[in-house]
Amino acid sequence: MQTQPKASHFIDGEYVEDTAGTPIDVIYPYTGKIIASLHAATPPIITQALASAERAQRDWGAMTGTQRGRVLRRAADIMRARNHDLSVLETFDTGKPYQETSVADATSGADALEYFGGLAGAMTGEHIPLAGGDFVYTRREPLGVCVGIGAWNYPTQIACWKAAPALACGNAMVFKPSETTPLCALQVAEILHEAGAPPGIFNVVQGMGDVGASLISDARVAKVSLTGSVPTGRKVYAAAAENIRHVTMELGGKSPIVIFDDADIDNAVSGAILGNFYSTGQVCSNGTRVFVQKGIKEAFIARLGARLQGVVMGDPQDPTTNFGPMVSDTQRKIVQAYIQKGVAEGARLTAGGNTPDRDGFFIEPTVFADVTDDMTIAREEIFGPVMCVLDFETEAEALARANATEFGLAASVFTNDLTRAHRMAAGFAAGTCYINTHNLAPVEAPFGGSKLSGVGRENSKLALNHYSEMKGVYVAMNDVEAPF
Ligand SMILES: NC(=O)c1ccc[n+]([C@@H]2O[C@H](COP(=O)([O-])OP(=O)(O)OC[C@H]3O[C@@H](n4cnc5c(N)ncnc54)[C@H](O)[C@@H]3O)[C@@H](O)[C@H]2O)c1
Ligand SMILES: O=CCc1c[nH]cn1
Repeated sequence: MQTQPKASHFIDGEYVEDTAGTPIDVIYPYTGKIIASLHAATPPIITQALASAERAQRDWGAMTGTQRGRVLRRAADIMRARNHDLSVLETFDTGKPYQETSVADATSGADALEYFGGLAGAMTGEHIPLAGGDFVYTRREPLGVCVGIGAWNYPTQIACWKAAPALACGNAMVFKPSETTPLCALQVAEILHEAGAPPGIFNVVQGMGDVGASLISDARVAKVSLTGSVPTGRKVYAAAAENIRHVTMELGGKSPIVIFDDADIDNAVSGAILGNFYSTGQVCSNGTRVFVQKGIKEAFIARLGARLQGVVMGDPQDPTTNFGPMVSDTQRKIVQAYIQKGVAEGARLTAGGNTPDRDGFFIEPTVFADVTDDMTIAREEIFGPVMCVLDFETEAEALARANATEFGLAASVFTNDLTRAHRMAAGFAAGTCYINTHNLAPVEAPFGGSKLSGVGRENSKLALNHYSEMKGVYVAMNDVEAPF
């Protein structure tokens, strides 16, 4: 496959290059080799992208929701028809196995385009009757130019989860992918353009944090939606506050999975595998603190160990591979340091922990048992394939310890006790909760975090509130009464 794009940026319906920008090499995590070379956006590129978005938004925002929705639904169809090629590219961009990318990345992007395309024509205001026949009506209006900034773990999904609701509401978006995975968002832009989105409605510019920072501080920008780490979230939120801009923050996590002794243990093990090793552990909502009720702890660890025999680590483009390399050597080094810390702080390594002696940024799926709440690996987001198993005795204890974190992205409970399941879900201090599963993110359901994990929600009808604002129009049906 040709992995070198025609140019670095996509602006106003076409590829644009400015070789004066800082070079960005795209590394295939399986080989460590360069597969594409791009350039970060220069100030003229950033200006061009924002000016084009501002121009395009005026007409796009004036179209009916039904007209906009038609474009998004066409884009969804194109994305599904190209799923194979998009998945191969996503695998080159991220190193995630094709077995995953072919079912969870472009497909999830297409779901978002289809879902918000369907909702676009159904967005309405309200009629509010008042005394004396006066009334107020409300208009749901777009915000204007929105900036989307992406992380590297789900490049296609992140671009679509932001673009679809933004465009459905009548906004334009300038999207900056992560510098680590810059390829897939360009395909999203091409597809939207091909589906009939007017030039400028979805522009992609490449670059590092400084490009993101320049975009946010521009006076033309009405909103920023970031997917990234908490430290970046703090900076982006502060920059947006300077001009009182709207924000959505999809940030990091250290989510709990709580497994009671009455749970179906095989389902619980599957949930813990999904919540720790899918995408080589590089999922924001991962349940990396696995609280297992004392009586079943050793049985759980033994079952987990047996299931880890099914790991097929290898060429991520091979459809039989189910565990790929990490996205970069930098990320792998971060994870290795956490593994060393886990050992040093006294956690019991029951699986993995090693770096295979082979090309690519591989690291073994790793399980620590006997982890305590105060250990570094139980407190900090690792963002790699490292599971911490902790034990507990009572429901109250499990809930209190699950919530004792500054993060609040996701949480799940495994139990066959119906009332306990709902009590736990109500008690979790997290934005996205699960009963007897973990990590699913269908477009119909809200996704997002509490506490340091974020602000706002992506997906579901709620996302529309974050890309539009309601205008109230008071209509007087009587003479105006004035005091003099
Ligand atoms: N909550 C979610 O939905 C979600 C989803 C995926 C990933 N994440 C989080 O993302 C993190 C991993 O991704 P990452 O390493 O790419 O995150 P990161 O914070 O390093 O970078 C995210 C993006 O922000 C940009 N950026 C960096 N500094 C900036 C600045 N000052 N102004 C504007 N933009 C700036 C980067 O270039 C990149 O595009 C993890 O913490 C993970 O939990 C969250
Ligand atoms: O990485 C975070 C978003 C997500 C969760 N599950 C699938 N995608």
